[in-house]
Amino acid sequence: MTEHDPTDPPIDPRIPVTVLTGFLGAGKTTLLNRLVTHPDMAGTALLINEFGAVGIDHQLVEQVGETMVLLESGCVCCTVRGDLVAALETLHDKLARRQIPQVRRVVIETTGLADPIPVVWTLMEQRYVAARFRCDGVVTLVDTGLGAEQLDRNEEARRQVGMADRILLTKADLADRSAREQLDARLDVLNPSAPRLVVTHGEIEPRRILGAGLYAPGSLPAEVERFVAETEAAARAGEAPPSAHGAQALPVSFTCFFNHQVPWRGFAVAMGEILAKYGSHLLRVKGLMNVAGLGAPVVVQCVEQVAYPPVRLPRWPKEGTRFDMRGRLVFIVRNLPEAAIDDIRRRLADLPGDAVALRAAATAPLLPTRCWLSARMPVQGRSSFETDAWHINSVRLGKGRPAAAAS
Ligand SMILES: Nc1nc2c(ncn2[C@@H]2O[C@H](COP(=O)(O)OP(=O)(O)OP(=O)(O)O)[C@@H](O)[C@H]2O)c(=O)[nH]1
Repeated sequence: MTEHDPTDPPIDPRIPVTVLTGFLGAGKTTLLNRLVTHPDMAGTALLINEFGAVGIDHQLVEQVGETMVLLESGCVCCTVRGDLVAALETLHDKLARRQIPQVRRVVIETTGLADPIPVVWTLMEQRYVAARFRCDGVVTLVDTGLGAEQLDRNEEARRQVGMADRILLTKADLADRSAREQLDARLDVLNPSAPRLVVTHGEIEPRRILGAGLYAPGSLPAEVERFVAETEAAARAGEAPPSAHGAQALPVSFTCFFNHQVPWRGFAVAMGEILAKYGSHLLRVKGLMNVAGLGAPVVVQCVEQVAYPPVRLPRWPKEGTRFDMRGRLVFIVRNLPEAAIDDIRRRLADLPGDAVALRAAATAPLLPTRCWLSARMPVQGRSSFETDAWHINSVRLGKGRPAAAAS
Protein backbone atom coordinates (compact mmCIF):
# COMPACT_ATOMS: atom_id res chain seq x y z
CA MET A 1 0.00 0.00 0.00
CA THR A 2 1.34 3.50 -0.77
CA GLU A 3 1.63 6.05 2.06
CA HIS A 4 -0.57 9.12 1.78
CA ASP A 5 1.66 12.15 1.36
CA PRO A 6 0.28 15.07 3.43
CA THR A 7 1.26 17.47 0.65
CA ASP A 8 -1.02 15.60 -1.77
CA PRO A 9 -4.27 17.36 -2.61
CA PRO A 10 -7.10 16.09 -0.36
CA ILE A 11 -8.92 13.04 -1.69
CA ASP A 12 -12.31 14.02 -3.09
CA PRO A 13 -14.97 12.22 -1.01
CA ARG A 14 -17.72 12.81 -3.56
CA ILE A 15 -19.06 9.87 -5.51
CA PRO A 16 -17.87 9.90 -9.13
CA VAL A 17 -20.59 9.80 -11.78
CA THR A 18 -20.06 8.65 -15.34
CA VAL A 19 -22.59 9.73 -17.94
CA LEU A 20 -23.10 7.07 -20.59
CA THR A 21 -24.77 8.51 -23.62
CA GLY A 22 -25.16 7.86 -27.33
CA PHE A 23 -27.87 8.13 -29.95
CA LEU A 24 -30.81 5.72 -30.09
CA GLY A 25 -29.65 2.17 -30.64
CA ALA A 26 -25.94 3.00 -30.39
CA GLY A 27 -25.37 0.08 -28.01
CA LYS A 28 -25.59 1.59 -24.49
CA THR A 29 -27.67 -1.22 -23.00
CA THR A 30 -25.42 -3.82 -24.63
CA LEU A 31 -22.37 -2.15 -23.12
CA LEU A 32 -23.98 -1.91 -19.68
CA ASN A 33 -24.93 -5.57 -19.78
CA ARG A 34 -21.30 -6.48 -20.35
CA LEU A 35 -19.97 -4.00 -17.80
CA VAL A 36 -22.19 -5.16 -14.94
CA THR A 37 -20.70 -8.64 -15.04
CA HIS A 38 -17.17 -7.31 -14.57
CA PRO A 39 -15.61 -7.51 -11.07
CA ASP A 40 -14.42 -3.88 -11.31
CA MET A 41 -18.06 -2.78 -11.38
CA ALA A 42 -18.71 -3.86 -7.79
CA GLY A 43 -20.30 -1.02 -5.83
CA THR A 44 -21.66 0.79 -8.90
CA ALA A 45 -25.18 2.21 -8.91
CA LEU A 46 -26.87 2.44 -12.29
CA LEU A 47 -29.40 5.10 -13.18
CA ILE A 48 -31.33 4.18 -16.28
CA ASN A 49 -33.60 6.63 -18.06
CA GLU A 50 -35.93 5.84 -20.92
CA PHE A 51 -37.84 7.73 -23.57
CA GLY A 52 -41.41 6.70 -24.32
CA ALA A 53 -44.39 5.69 -22.26
CA VAL A 54 -43.48 2.01 -22.11
CA GLY A 55 -39.99 1.25 -20.87
CA ILE A 56 -38.07 -1.60 -22.43
CA ASP A 57 -34.40 -0.91 -21.68
CA HIS A 58 -34.44 -1.72 -18.01
CA GLN A 59 -35.95 -5.09 -18.87
CA LEU A 60 -32.87 -5.79 -20.93
CA VAL A 61 -30.28 -4.81 -18.34
CA GLU A 62 -29.53 -7.77 -16.14
CA GLN A 63 -30.52 -7.17 -12.57
CA VAL A 64 -27.43 -8.44 -10.83
CA GLY A 65 -27.78 -6.77 -7.45
CA GLU A 66 -30.48 -6.97 -4.82
CA THR A 67 -31.22 -3.28 -4.55
CA MET A 68 -33.33 -1.40 -6.99
CA VAL A 69 -34.83 2.02 -6.40
CA LEU A 70 -37.44 3.26 -8.83
CA LEU A 71 -37.88 6.89 -9.64
CA GLU A 72 -40.38 8.46 -11.93
CA SER A 73 -39.14 10.54 -14.78
CA GLY A 74 -39.47 11.34 -18.42
CA CYS A 75 -36.66 12.16 -20.76
CA VAL A 76 -33.63 13.03 -18.67
CA CYS A 77 -32.66 16.20 -20.44
CA CYS A 78 -36.16 17.68 -20.38
CA THR A 79 -36.80 16.98 -16.72
CA VAL A 80 -33.26 16.95 -15.55
CA ARG A 81 -33.36 19.48 -12.81
CA GLY A 82 -36.24 17.72 -11.11
CA ASP A 83 -35.84 14.04 -11.61
CA LEU A 84 -32.12 13.57 -11.85
CA VAL A 85 -31.64 15.60 -8.70
CA ALA A 86 -34.41 13.60 -6.99
CA ALA A 87 -32.83 10.33 -8.14
CA LEU A 88 -29.45 11.26 -6.74
CA GLU A 89 -31.02 12.57 -3.52
CA THR A 90 -32.83 9.27 -3.04
CA LEU A 91 -29.64 7.36 -3.65
CA HIS A 92 -27.70 9.49 -1.20
CA ASP A 93 -30.46 9.26 1.37
CA LYS A 94 -30.52 5.47 1.19
CA LEU A 95 -26.77 5.38 1.54
CA ALA A 96 -26.86 7.67 4.57
CA ARG A 97 -29.52 5.47 6.21
CA ARG A 98 -27.47 2.40 5.29
CA GLN A 99 -30.45 0.95 3.47
CA ILE A 100 -28.13 -0.05 0.64
CA PRO A 101 -24.49 -1.09 0.73
CA GLN A 102 -21.76 1.38 -0.09
CA VAL A 103 -21.75 2.87 -3.57
CA ARG A 104 -18.34 3.71 -5.02
CA ARG A 105 -19.51 5.02 -8.37
CA VAL A 106 -22.64 5.94 -10.29
CA VAL A 107 -23.24 5.33 -13.98
CA ILE A 108 -26.09 7.22 -15.64
CA GLU A 109 -27.38 5.75 -18.88
CA THR A 110 -29.29 8.51 -20.62
CA THR A 111 -31.94 7.98 -23.24
CA GLY A 112 -30.69 7.93 -26.80
CA LEU A 113 -32.38 11.29 -27.30
CA ALA A 114 -31.00 12.98 -24.22
CA ASP A 115 -28.98 16.11 -24.42
CA PRO A 116 -26.09 15.47 -22.00
CA ILE A 117 -25.36 19.12 -21.36
CA PRO A 118 -28.09 19.67 -18.72
CA VAL A 119 -27.08 16.37 -17.11
CA VAL A 120 -23.46 17.42 -16.76
CA TRP A 121 -24.51 20.88 -15.70
CA THR A 122 -26.68 19.43 -12.94
CA LEU A 123 -23.82 17.27 -11.70
CA MET A 124 -21.47 20.21 -11.59
CA GLU A 125 -23.68 23.09 -10.54
CA GLN A 126 -26.77 21.92 -8.68
CA ARG A 127 -25.83 22.63 -5.09
CA TYR A 128 -27.06 19.45 -3.40
CA VAL A 129 -25.77 17.18 -6.14
CA ALA A 130 -22.42 18.90 -6.65
CA ALA A 131 -21.66 18.64 -2.93
CA ARG A 132 -22.10 14.85 -2.96
CA PHE A 133 -21.32 13.72 -6.50
CA ARG A 134 -18.80 14.73 -9.12
CA CYS A 135 -18.90 14.30 -12.86
CA ASP A 136 -16.24 11.80 -13.74
CA GLY A 137 -16.66 11.70 -17.46
CA VAL A 138 -18.99 11.61 -20.41
CA VAL A 139 -18.73 8.45 -22.49
CA THR A 140 -20.53 8.64 -25.83
CA LEU A 141 -21.31 5.64 -27.98
CA VAL A 142 -21.57 6.13 -31.73
CA ASP A 143 -22.80 3.53 -34.23
CA THR A 144 -19.92 3.18 -36.70
CA GLY A 145 -22.15 2.42 -39.67
CA LEU A 146 -25.05 4.80 -39.05
CA GLY A 147 -23.14 7.43 -37.06
CA ALA A 148 -22.21 9.89 -39.82
CA GLU A 149 -25.80 10.24 -41.00
CA GLN A 150 -27.20 10.36 -37.47
CA LEU A 151 -24.79 13.20 -36.66
CA ASP A 152 -25.86 15.08 -39.79
CA ARG A 153 -29.54 14.71 -39.00
CA ASN A 154 -29.79 14.94 -35.21
CA GLU A 155 -28.80 17.78 -32.98
CA GLU A 156 -28.98 15.45 -29.95
CA ALA A 157 -26.33 13.20 -31.47
CA ARG A 158 -24.02 16.16 -32.14
CA ARG A 159 -24.31 17.40 -28.56
CA GLN A 160 -23.64 13.90 -27.24
CA VAL A 161 -20.45 13.69 -29.28
CA GLY A 162 -19.42 17.26 -28.49
CA MET A 163 -19.57 16.59 -24.73
CA ALA A 164 -17.66 13.30 -24.86
CA ASP A 165 -14.46 12.59 -22.96
CA ARG A 166 -14.31 9.19 -24.64
CA ILE A 167 -16.05 8.14 -27.85
CA LEU A 168 -16.85 4.46 -28.20
CA LEU A 169 -17.31 3.34 -31.80
CA THR A 170 -19.80 0.48 -31.71
CA LYS A 171 -20.91 -2.14 -34.24
CA ALA A 172 -17.69 -1.88 -36.23
CA ASP A 173 -18.43 -5.47 -37.25
CA LEU A 174 -21.37 -4.19 -39.32
CA ALA A 175 -19.64 -1.19 -40.92
CA ASP A 176 -17.35 -0.96 -43.91
CA ARG A 177 -14.24 1.17 -44.15
CA SER A 178 -15.90 4.08 -45.95
CA ALA A 179 -18.53 4.37 -43.18
CA ARG A 180 -15.74 4.60 -40.61
CA GLU A 181 -13.94 7.25 -42.68
CA GLN A 182 -17.09 9.33 -43.04
CA LEU A 183 -17.70 9.07 -39.31
CA ASP A 184 -14.12 10.02 -38.46
CA ALA A 185 -14.45 13.11 -40.66
CA ARG A 186 -17.52 14.23 -38.63
CA LEU A 187 -15.85 13.44 -35.30
CA ASP A 188 -12.69 15.34 -36.33
CA VAL A 189 -14.87 18.46 -36.55
CA LEU A 190 -17.24 17.86 -33.63
CA ASN A 191 -14.76 16.56 -31.07
CA PRO A 192 -11.22 16.02 -32.29
CA SER A 193 -9.68 15.59 -28.84
CA ALA A 194 -11.76 12.74 -27.37
CA PRO A 195 -10.03 9.38 -27.83
CA ARG A 196 -11.99 6.90 -29.98
CA LEU A 197 -12.19 3.29 -28.87
CA VAL A 198 -13.69 0.51 -30.96
CA VAL A 199 -16.14 -1.61 -28.97
CA THR A 200 -17.87 -4.68 -30.37
CA HIS A 201 -20.88 -6.12 -28.56
CA GLY A 202 -20.08 -4.01 -25.52
CA GLU A 203 -16.71 -5.65 -24.90
CA ILE A 204 -14.40 -3.24 -23.05
CA GLU A 205 -12.49 -3.09 -19.76
CA PRO A 206 -14.39 -0.79 -17.32
CA ARG A 207 -11.16 0.95 -16.35
CA ARG A 208 -10.83 2.30 -19.89
CA ILE A 209 -14.01 4.32 -19.53
CA LEU A 210 -14.95 4.58 -15.84
CA GLY A 211 -13.23 6.18 -12.88
CA ALA A 212 -10.72 7.89 -15.11
CA GLY A 213 -11.40 11.41 -13.82
CA LEU A 214 -11.91 12.51 -17.35
CA TYR A 215 -14.25 15.43 -17.25
CA ALA A 216 -12.34 18.58 -18.14
CA PRO A 217 -14.55 21.62 -18.57
CA GLY A 218 -12.90 24.30 -20.62
CA SER A 219 -11.69 21.95 -23.32
CA LEU A 220 -15.06 21.72 -25.04
CA PRO A 221 -15.54 22.42 -28.75
CA ALA A 222 -16.78 25.94 -29.46
CA GLU A 223 -20.29 24.90 -30.45
CA VAL A 224 -20.71 22.93 -27.24
CA GLU A 225 -19.36 25.83 -25.18
CA ARG A 226 -22.25 27.86 -26.56
CA PHE A 227 -24.82 25.21 -25.60
CA VAL A 228 -23.34 25.03 -22.12
CA ALA A 229 -23.53 28.81 -21.76
CA GLU A 230 -27.19 28.74 -22.82
CA THR A 231 -27.94 26.03 -20.29
CA GLU A 232 -26.30 28.03 -17.52
CA ALA A 233 -28.12 31.20 -18.46
CA ALA A 234 -31.48 29.42 -18.50
CA ALA A 235 -30.82 27.76 -15.17
CA ARG A 236 -29.88 31.08 -13.56
CA ALA A 237 -33.08 32.61 -14.92
CA GLY A 238 -35.04 29.72 -13.40
CA GLU A 239 -36.07 28.34 -16.77
CA ALA A 240 -35.85 24.80 -18.07
CA PRO A 241 -32.53 24.28 -19.85
CA PRO A 242 -32.92 24.58 -23.62
CA SER A 243 -32.44 21.05 -24.91
CA ALA A 244 -31.47 19.82 -28.33
CA HIS A 245 -35.11 18.92 -28.85
CA GLY A 246 -35.94 22.57 -29.30
CA ALA A 247 -33.76 22.77 -32.38
CA GLN A 248 -35.78 20.43 -34.59
CA ALA A 249 -39.00 18.41 -34.77
CA LEU A 250 -39.54 16.61 -31.50
CA PRO A 251 -39.30 12.84 -31.73
CA VAL A 252 -42.59 11.09 -31.03
CA SER A 253 -43.08 7.77 -29.35
CA PHE A 254 -46.00 5.39 -29.77
CA THR A 255 -46.54 1.82 -28.64
CA CYS A 256 -48.31 -1.08 -30.33
CA PHE A 257 -49.65 -3.78 -28.02
CA PHE A 258 -50.40 -7.34 -29.09
CA ASN A 259 -53.07 -9.06 -27.03
CA HIS A 260 -52.48 -12.44 -28.65
CA GLN A 261 -49.49 -14.49 -29.66
CA VAL A 262 -48.16 -13.52 -33.07
CA PRO A 263 -47.00 -15.80 -35.92
CA TRP A 264 -43.25 -15.13 -36.04
CA ARG A 265 -42.81 -15.16 -39.82
CA GLY A 266 -45.90 -13.05 -40.38
CA PHE A 267 -44.63 -10.55 -37.85
CA ALA A 268 -41.11 -10.61 -39.32
CA VAL A 269 -42.35 -9.89 -42.82
CA ALA A 270 -44.73 -7.14 -41.70
CA MET A 271 -41.95 -5.47 -39.75
CA GLY A 272 -39.59 -5.85 -42.70
CA GLU A 273 -42.06 -4.02 -44.92
CA ILE A 274 -42.51 -1.30 -42.31
CA LEU A 275 -38.74 -0.81 -42.01
CA ALA A 276 -38.31 -0.75 -45.79
CA LYS A 277 -41.08 1.84 -46.21
CA TYR A 278 -40.56 4.11 -43.20
CA GLY A 279 -37.03 3.25 -41.96
CA SER A 280 -35.58 6.74 -42.45
CA HIS A 281 -38.17 8.11 -39.98
CA LEU A 282 -37.89 5.28 -37.45
CA LEU A 283 -35.22 6.36 -35.03
CA ARG A 284 -35.74 3.24 -32.95
CA VAL A 285 -38.07 0.28 -32.58
CA LYS A 286 -37.79 -2.12 -29.69
CA GLY A 287 -40.05 -4.41 -27.78
CA LEU A 288 -41.00 -7.76 -26.39
CA MET A 289 -43.11 -10.13 -28.48
CA ASN A 290 -45.22 -13.10 -27.46
CA VAL A 291 -44.53 -15.48 -30.33
CA ALA A 292 -46.78 -18.43 -31.12
CA GLY A 293 -45.17 -21.67 -30.06
CA LEU A 294 -42.73 -20.11 -27.60
CA GLY A 295 -43.23 -19.90 -23.84
CA ALA A 296 -40.79 -17.01 -23.44
CA PRO A 297 -40.72 -13.48 -24.86
CA VAL A 298 -38.60 -12.45 -27.82
CA VAL A 299 -36.81 -9.10 -27.79
CA VAL A 300 -36.86 -7.32 -31.13
CA GLN A 301 -34.66 -4.35 -31.95
CA CYS A 302 -34.40 -2.07 -34.96
CA VAL A 303 -32.48 1.12 -35.62
CA GLU A 304 -33.67 2.93 -38.73
CA GLN A 305 -33.70 0.21 -41.41
CA VAL A 306 -31.46 -2.21 -39.55
CA ALA A 307 -33.17 -5.15 -37.81
CA TYR A 308 -30.96 -6.84 -35.21
CA PRO A 309 -31.12 -10.56 -34.49
CA PRO A 310 -33.99 -11.28 -32.08
CA VAL A 311 -33.13 -12.49 -28.58
CA ARG A 312 -35.23 -14.84 -26.45
CA LEU A 313 -35.52 -14.02 -22.77
CA PRO A 314 -35.81 -16.99 -20.41
CA ARG A 315 -39.18 -15.90 -19.02
CA TRP A 316 -41.73 -13.09 -19.05
CA PRO A 317 -40.87 -10.14 -16.85
CA LYS A 318 -43.12 -9.38 -13.93
CA GLU A 319 -45.23 -6.24 -13.90
CA GLY A 320 -46.20 -5.53 -10.30
CA THR A 321 -47.36 -8.88 -8.97
CA ARG A 322 -48.46 -10.41 -12.26
CA PHE A 323 -46.94 -11.43 -15.53
CA ASP A 324 -48.12 -9.32 -18.42
CA MET A 325 -47.55 -11.48 -21.46
CA ARG A 326 -48.82 -8.93 -23.94
CA GLY A 327 -46.40 -8.18 -26.71
CA ARG A 328 -45.41 -4.53 -26.99
CA LEU A 329 -43.40 -2.59 -29.53
CA VAL A 330 -42.19 0.93 -28.84
CA PHE A 331 -41.55 3.15 -31.85
CA ILE A 332 -39.56 6.36 -31.60
CA VAL A 333 -40.06 8.32 -34.80
CA ARG A 334 -39.33 11.73 -36.23
CA ASN A 335 -41.24 13.55 -38.97
CA LEU A 336 -43.56 10.61 -39.58
CA PRO A 337 -47.05 11.69 -40.69
CA GLU A 338 -50.11 10.48 -38.75
CA ALA A 339 -51.24 8.49 -41.78
CA ALA A 340 -47.99 6.54 -41.74
CA ILE A 341 -48.37 5.80 -38.03
CA ASP A 342 -51.90 4.53 -38.74
CA ASP A 343 -50.52 2.38 -41.55
CA ILE A 344 -47.93 0.86 -39.20
CA ARG A 345 -50.59 0.12 -36.58
CA ARG A 346 -52.85 -1.43 -39.23
CA ARG A 347 -50.11 -3.69 -40.61
CA LEU A 348 -49.23 -4.91 -37.13
CA ALA A 349 -52.86 -5.44 -36.16
CA ASP A 350 -53.47 -7.60 -39.21
CA LEU A 351 -50.43 -9.87 -39.53
CA PRO A 352 -50.27 -12.41 -42.34
CA GLY A 353 -50.02 -16.08 -41.41
CA ASP A 354 -46.63 -17.77 -41.73
CA ALA A 355 -47.31 -19.39 -45.12
CA VAL A 356 -48.48 -16.15 -46.74
CA ALA A 357 -45.56 -14.32 -45.14
CA LEU A 358 -42.99 -16.74 -46.52
CA ARG A 359 -44.38 -16.34 -50.02
CA ALA A 360 -44.18 -12.55 -49.65
CA ALA A 361 -40.60 -12.81 -48.33
CA ALA A 362 -39.57 -14.89 -51.36
CA THR A 363 -40.35 -11.95 -53.64
CA ALA A 364 -38.66 -9.40 -51.39
CA PRO A 365 -34.95 -10.31 -51.27
CA LEU A 366 -33.95 -7.05 -49.58
CA LEU A 367 -36.34 -7.34 -46.64
CA PRO A 368 -34.47 -5.80 -43.65
CA THR A 369 -35.81 -8.53 -41.34
CA ARG A 370 -34.35 -11.42 -43.39
CA CYS A 371 -32.22 -12.39 -40.39
CA TRP A 372 -35.39 -12.72 -38.30
CA LEU A 373 -36.83 -15.36 -40.60
CA SER A 374 -33.98 -17.76 -39.97
CA ALA A 375 -33.26 -16.71 -36.39
CA ARG A 376 -32.30 -19.24 -33.77
CA MET A 377 -33.19 -16.79 -30.99
CA PRO A 378 -30.53 -17.39 -28.38
CA VAL A 379 -31.44 -17.09 -24.71
CA GLN A 380 -30.30 -13.93 -22.96
CA GLY A 381 -29.59 -13.54 -19.23
CA ARG A 382 -32.06 -12.68 -16.53
CA SER A 383 -34.03 -9.46 -16.85
CA SER A 384 -35.93 -7.17 -14.57
CA PHE A 385 -39.23 -5.47 -15.15
CA GLU A 386 -40.68 -2.26 -13.78
CA THR A 387 -42.76 0.36 -15.46
CA ASP A 388 -41.26 3.57 -14.12
CA ALA A 389 -38.75 5.38 -16.23
CA TRP A 390 -35.91 5.78 -13.78
CA HIS A 391 -34.08 2.99 -12.09
CA ILE A 392 -31.23 2.91 -9.68
CA ASN A 393 -29.86 -0.57 -9.88
CA SER A 394 -27.01 -1.24 -7.48
CA VAL A 395 -24.75 -3.61 -9.26
CA ARG A 396 -23.14 -6.46 -7.42
CA LEU A 397 -22.74 -4.58 -4.23
CA GLY A 398 -20.52 -6.53 -1.92
CA LYS A 399 -18.52 -9.40 -3.26
CA GLY A 400 -17.52 -9.50 -6.92
CA ARG A 401 -18.41 -12.40 -9.16
CA PRO A 402 -15.56 -14.38 -10.65
CA ALA A 403 -14.23 -12.87 -13.88
CA ALA A 404 -15.25 -16.00 -15.79
CA ALA A 405 -18.88 -14.95 -15.36
CA ALA A 406 -18.24 -12.06 -17.72
CA SER A 407 -17.66 -14.21 -20.77
N1 LIG B 1 -23.60 -6.43 -34.62
C1 LIG B 1 -23.57 -5.70 -33.51
N2 LIG B 1 -24.73 -5.39 -32.88
C2 LIG B 1 -24.66 -4.64 -31.76
C3 LIG B 1 -23.43 -4.18 -31.21
N3 LIG B 1 -23.70 -3.43 -30.10
C4 LIG B 1 -25.06 -3.44 -29.98
N4 LIG B 1 -25.63 -4.16 -30.96
C5 LIG B 1 -27.08 -4.40 -31.18
O1 LIG B 1 -27.69 -3.15 -31.46
C6 LIG B 1 -29.02 -3.13 -30.98
C7 LIG B 1 -29.23 -1.88 -30.13
O2 LIG B 1 -28.36 -1.96 -29.02
P1 LIG B 1 -28.75 -1.36 -27.59
O3 LIG B 1 -27.64 -1.75 -26.65
O4 LIG B 1 -30.14 -1.73 -27.22
O5 LIG B 1 -28.70 0.18 -27.92
P2 LIG B 1 -29.10 1.42 -26.94
O6 LIG B 1 -28.09 2.48 -27.20
O7 LIG B 1 -29.23 0.94 -25.53
O8 LIG B 1 -30.51 1.78 -27.55
P3 LIG B 1 -31.56 2.89 -26.95
O9 LIG B 1 -31.78 2.57 -25.52
O10 LIG B 1 -32.79 2.73 -27.76
O11 LIG B 1 -30.94 4.21 -27.17
C8 LIG B 1 -29.22 -4.42 -30.18
O12 LIG B 1 -29.92 -5.35 -30.98
C9 LIG B 1 -27.80 -4.89 -29.94
O13 LIG B 1 -27.71 -6.31 -29.84
C10 LIG B 1 -22.20 -4.52 -31.90
O14 LIG B 1 -21.08 -4.13 -31.52
N5 LIG B 1 -22.34 -5.28 -33.03
